[in-house]
Amino acid sequence: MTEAVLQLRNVTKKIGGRTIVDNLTFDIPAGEVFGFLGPNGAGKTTTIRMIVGLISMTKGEALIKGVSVRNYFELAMTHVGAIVENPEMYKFLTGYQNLTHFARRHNGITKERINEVVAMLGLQNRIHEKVKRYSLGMRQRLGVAQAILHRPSLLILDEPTNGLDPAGIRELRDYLRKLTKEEGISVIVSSHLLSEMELMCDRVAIIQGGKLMDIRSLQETRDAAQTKIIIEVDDIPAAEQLLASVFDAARMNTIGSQLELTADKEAIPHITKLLVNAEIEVMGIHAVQKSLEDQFLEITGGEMVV
Ligand SMILES: Nc1ncnc2c1ncn2[C@@H]1O[C@H](COP(=O)(O)OP(=O)(O)OP(=O)(O)O)[C@@H](O)[C@H]1O
Repeated sequence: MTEAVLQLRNVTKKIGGRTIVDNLTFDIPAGEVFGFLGPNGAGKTTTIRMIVGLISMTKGEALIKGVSVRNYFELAMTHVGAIVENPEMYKFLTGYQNLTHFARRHNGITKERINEVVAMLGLQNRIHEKVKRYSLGMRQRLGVAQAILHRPSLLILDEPTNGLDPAGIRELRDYLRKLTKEEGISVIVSSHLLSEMELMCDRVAIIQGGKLMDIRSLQETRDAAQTKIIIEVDDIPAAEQLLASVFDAARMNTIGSQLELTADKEAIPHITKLLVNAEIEVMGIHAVQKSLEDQFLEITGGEMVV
């Protein structure tokens, strides 16, 4: 197995006796877009600030490509590109001038590398314009370009979708995908909006009150989304009794004049036949998918902005 790009081990932050980040432990492999998802005040920014060394950890360890942030800070940071606060940018310079300026902070960034990064983020047509004329989405992309000039293994973006419209968010998602593919980079993004994380991430860590509640692969969560079958009949008790002899009663629920059954959509013809044969009149029968939101709300006990 390849070594994780980021390893967090019991990362904890206490401020004034209050635990703000509580024992976070997880790994992020190469090439993954990973989300920190949690309500405002959950501890996302504090965690990111510890990973990039802007604040110290009270306890625990963060390893970037196996290098300890605490013990070998500068070496660990050579593997990181981050936008934690607003990206530092000179509005009266062009995008290109900004990039050449930041390239001087690192050794060995060639003109070819700058051009490569410009193309990767789709900025080539506007790169010689002043940044003050850029849209928020373009500034965001220039910030990402700046952050990856030195070929980091880990890109960290704190709340990158703030202020972006849906088209801007999709654009950002596409560029991040491209970076994971073409540069093999791993990306961490934070957000309090599941709908945005759903667009961008492979996996999300759900953080609440500084604690890791769960880590979910979004694809697996989607695949595992259970189907509920909603049945409307003229005689609920009779239908309940009949279906309980075929389906597990624990998976059945009566809500008002409807019967709810957790089962595959494919069971619908079978259920219909059973009901009709028993002379129970079927007014309606349809399947609904348990949404991602429903599943996440179950994990957080309802406290999640979707
Ligand atoms: N320096 C500090 N002193 C005291 N409390 C702090 C400090 N920094 C953060 N906190 C508190 O820690 C908690 C977590 O804050 P943090 O900014 O990490 O949350 P977040 O998940 O990033 O939320 P948001 O989406 O609002 O930025 C909050 O309750 C915040 O008030």
